[in-house]
Amino acid sequence: MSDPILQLKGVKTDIAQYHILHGVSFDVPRGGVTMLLGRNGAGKTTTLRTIMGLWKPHAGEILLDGAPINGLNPAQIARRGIGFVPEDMGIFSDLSVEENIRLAALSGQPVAERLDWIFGAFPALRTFWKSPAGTLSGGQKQMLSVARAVVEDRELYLIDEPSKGLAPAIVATLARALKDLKNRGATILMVEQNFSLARALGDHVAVMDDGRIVWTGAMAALSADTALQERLMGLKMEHS
Ligand SMILES: Nc1ncnc2c1ncn2[C@@H]1O[C@H](COP(=O)(O)OP(=O)(O)OP(=O)(O)O)[C@@H](O)[C@H]1O
Repeated sequence: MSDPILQLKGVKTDIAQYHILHGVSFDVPRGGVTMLLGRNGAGKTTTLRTIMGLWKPHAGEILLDGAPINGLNPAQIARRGIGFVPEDMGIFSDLSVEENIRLAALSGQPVAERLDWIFGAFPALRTFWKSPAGTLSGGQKQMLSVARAVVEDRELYLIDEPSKGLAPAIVATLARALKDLKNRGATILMVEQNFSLARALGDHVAVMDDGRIVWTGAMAALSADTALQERLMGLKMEHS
């Protein structure tokens, strides 16, 4: 694969006394969406948190644009150009939507064009601009979490299960926004258990099992091969 934006080489992460990642190696191609798939507990969230510097790997290397980022702290990694939408959304409930977004902008003031794009994708955030984030619905909180990551133009976004627990209409809104982000040239590495969403957005796939990568390839290849899906994940992709 030529010119990957991100490379993981033999990454091993322990959480307390537990060995969670046993040597994770894969490349994220520049441009498009790479889906990180696998059974519950396979290590997908731990992989995203390790890339972001929230867990420190005890072995291996993580390269962004060919330069090592393992060992940097999360703020330094964000400044290198990685945005993160965590599984728990990471928003400040007591602060307003506006304050949440301002805090996520490096200069404290979002670029007007970027804010217009966010309001176009998620009109509810304009409506509730002055409201405490804690009063938003679950779907609106997820929109705010995505908006916080995309308020800065970053070359890579890590997005952890954005559709979790959300109604289909909200998932469709998120899917449109993420597709638009991709069309603007961003690279996305995303964990997603909703296979119709994974298939609709994904270009490339890395499948994890028990703290290792067990398959990488094109989404089109995985999508066309139900036997492979069952072998890798014990699941059938939904056919919509
Ligand atoms: N803070 C923690 N303390 C102890 N064990 C943890 C912690 N976080 C994760 N683990 C364990 O690490 C393993 C991998 O978890 P991880 O959340 O990375 O998996 P996942 O593939 O994202 O799964 P899921 O889809 O269920 O979130 C699991 O066995 C989990 O129990």
